[in-house]
Amino acid sequence: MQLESVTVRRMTLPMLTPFTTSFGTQTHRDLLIVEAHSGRVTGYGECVALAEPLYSEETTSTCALVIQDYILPRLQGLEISHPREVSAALSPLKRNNMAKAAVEGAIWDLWAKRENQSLAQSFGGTKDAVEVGLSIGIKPTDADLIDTVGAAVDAGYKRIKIKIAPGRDLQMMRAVRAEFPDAVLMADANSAYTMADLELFQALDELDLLMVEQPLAHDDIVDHRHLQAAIRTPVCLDESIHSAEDARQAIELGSCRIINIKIGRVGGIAESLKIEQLCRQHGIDVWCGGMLETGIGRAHNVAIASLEGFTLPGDTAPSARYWAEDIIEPEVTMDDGVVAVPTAPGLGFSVKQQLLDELTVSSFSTDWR
Ligand SMILES: O=C(O)CCC(=O)C1=CC=C[C@@H](O)[C@@H]1C(=O)O
Ligand SMILES: [Mg+2]
Repeated sequence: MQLESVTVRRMTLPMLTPFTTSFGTQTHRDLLIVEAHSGRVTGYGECVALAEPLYSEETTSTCALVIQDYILPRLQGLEISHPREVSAALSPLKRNNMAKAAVEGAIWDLWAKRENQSLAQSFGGTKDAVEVGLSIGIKPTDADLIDTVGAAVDAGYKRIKIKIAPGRDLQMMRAVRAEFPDAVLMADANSAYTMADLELFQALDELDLLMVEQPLAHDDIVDHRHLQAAIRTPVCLDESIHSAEDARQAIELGSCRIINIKIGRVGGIAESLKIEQLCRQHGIDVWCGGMLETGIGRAHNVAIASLEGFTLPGDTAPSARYWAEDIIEPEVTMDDGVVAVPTAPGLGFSVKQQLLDELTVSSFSTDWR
């Protein structure tokens, strides 16, 4: 197939509740939706970069520029027999993974729809449903956090992820564990610590956490090796892993026992599949991380989480966790802690085109017909 046109929409959605991590607070998502058209079929992808370069070096603005000026020109006229070919075509472009992933994801959805396959089927997903975890931002007080964890446990989430930061860590986690002795808990530090905090992580060992996510620098693999060797709690890498090669090095060094795959962070579905296979071969647990996506990105995440190697609950919370109204229908919903994997072609959800139009702040299109 050849792409006939691509539309990139920039939109801003207010989040239902602010989301605070060790590097800042999100109250809105300023994001891009990519529509890839061929014949009468449209595929959708979502660019998960934040508005500011706080999680990685990419931002919504840099992704818009890279997609328009560098990615799309390389796809004009390209005969695509399988969406795996897109990442190869874009490989000369260094990094800019979230920009690449947004376009590759739209093409993968387009191809699956034309093949009359669900997105999950198109890359070998086998699960009918995926287990859902909840990611809770840093709350003003421990009491607020305990209330939020209690509501999450009552709602049936299979795993509760709690953001930590210097000053809001050991005592806070001890209070949560005391209140919820049997809950599956994990901590996400978003790179807020260094090896000087080793004693803190050794103390966290007493809390029987499922993992501690990205404790050290966002671009580190070596120090994580030394930390993992010194603590019982499994280290999970998020920001440090940008490719299958990063994953190989982290596994070879013993820098982690768990990897959080985010399709956008690693450059797309094809790279995600490589990492999932590598982790499966080396006994590394994997789960699908979230980037506060709309239903389009969420649908991609649910599909990738249906792969066998995704062994732990992912950040694939229902639409209603983040949005007053999602841009897909039906919305992503959770039942007894799981989200069903759609079997309809492509994403398996319809996109609310009128709402998309209303929310679009700016857009650009290429027409190659
Ligand atoms: O999307 C979700 O449900 C979880 C989002 C989440 O935890 C994160 C989103 C974006 C950056 C980080 O703050 C954080 C993460 O590190 O996973
Ligand atoms: Mg994380």
